[in-house]
Amino acid sequence: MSYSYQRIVVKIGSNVLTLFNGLPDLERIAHLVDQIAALKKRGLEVILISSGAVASGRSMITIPEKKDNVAARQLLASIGQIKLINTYLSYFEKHGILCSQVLVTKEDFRDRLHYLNIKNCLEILLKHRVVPVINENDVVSVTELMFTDNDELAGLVASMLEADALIILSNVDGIYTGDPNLPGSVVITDVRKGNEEIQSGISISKSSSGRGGMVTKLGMANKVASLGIPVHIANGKKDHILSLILDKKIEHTYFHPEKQVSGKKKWIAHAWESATGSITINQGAKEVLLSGQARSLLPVGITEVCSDFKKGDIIRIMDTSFKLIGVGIAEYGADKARERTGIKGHKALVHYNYFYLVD
Ligand SMILES: Nc1ncnc2c1ncn2[C@@H]1O[C@H](COP(=O)(O)OP(=O)(O)O)[C@@H](O)[C@H]1O
Ligand SMILES: N[C@@H](CCC(=O)OP(=O)(O)O)C(=O)O
Repeated sequence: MSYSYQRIVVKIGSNVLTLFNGLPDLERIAHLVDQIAALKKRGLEVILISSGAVASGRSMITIPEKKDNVAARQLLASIGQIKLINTYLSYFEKHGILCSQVLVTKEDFRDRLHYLNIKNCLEILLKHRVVPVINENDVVSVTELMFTDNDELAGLVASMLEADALIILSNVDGIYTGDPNLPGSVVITDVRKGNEEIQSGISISKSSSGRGGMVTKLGMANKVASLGIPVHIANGKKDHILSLILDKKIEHTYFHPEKQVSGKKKWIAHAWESATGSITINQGAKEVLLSGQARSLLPVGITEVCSDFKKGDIIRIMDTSFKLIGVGIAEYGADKARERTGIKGHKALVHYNYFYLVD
């Protein structure tokens, strides 16, 4: 039996789209587009996260700078992205499908308003049967504005669009028990919450053109699965990989989804690192939040409002030793929270539905 997904996010890594010599693998790109077109015929909505701008640029110009140099990356991506998107455009056109270019930075996901702007943009594209081709805007994404890599971006988009699944295509068959090049290593096919064994197998190595490596794929996949979205990691170099995954006919790594959470909670899970406000809470409040029960954070449990925030901001919730417990959306601002600190009978500062436990 096949997976009955309606909306999927597919992320394709640089190395899937490039040949050993660094030149774009046009046959592979054409074949991936054919597969996406076939899925659209089956009635699926597909959102594509495509790396490959830097790799494409590298095939067009020779520069003396080191590959991690910021200016070099900007130059290569600026040249390469236009080539990449033109390649997609011409291949999708052959199927009578429109594709679009969406370039984003981490900043576009930080506050709720920007986040909803992007979400609305992607929804309108999907409504008009367009395949969004999303990449990080490497030309303006520098240092702290950068995603760890496109796997992080793919996780964000899958959560934002409440996708039925996220498929990560790399140049390996999935996550292996050890270095994929060593003879004893095998693909881990099923990952469930609390699977510790998987972490130890992952080495820090990555492919020649990749950015984050398998470590970020694992972290992102765990997070996305914890928000209720299944994640597949498979080999994009294999022919017909997308239908083989969907029809359960190929071995790869599958992350089982946990219970679905609300759209707002999905946003908090991805955006909390940019939270500004923070509070500390006492032991009783900490136990309540960690109990797993649907209990909100009342101001009686607050011990200190450490930094300012407004109603609607994401705040960090720490214990009295400043250890982070979780994050949540503030129902009112820091001034009111200070007035109510340690006092009974006031409305919750963070509602249970808008609280996210940080591991
Ligand atoms: N345990 C592991 N299982 C699979 N791949 C691993 C593992 N440890 C390290 N890797 C490396 O991670 C690479 C994939 O990550 P990355 O280079 O970022 O790919 P992509 O460009 O597809 O994002 C593989 O080519 C492999 O060399
Ligand atoms: N945005 C960059 C890709 C960065 C990245 O995450 O690459 P990869 O690890 O191959 O998915 C580009 O288009 O070259």
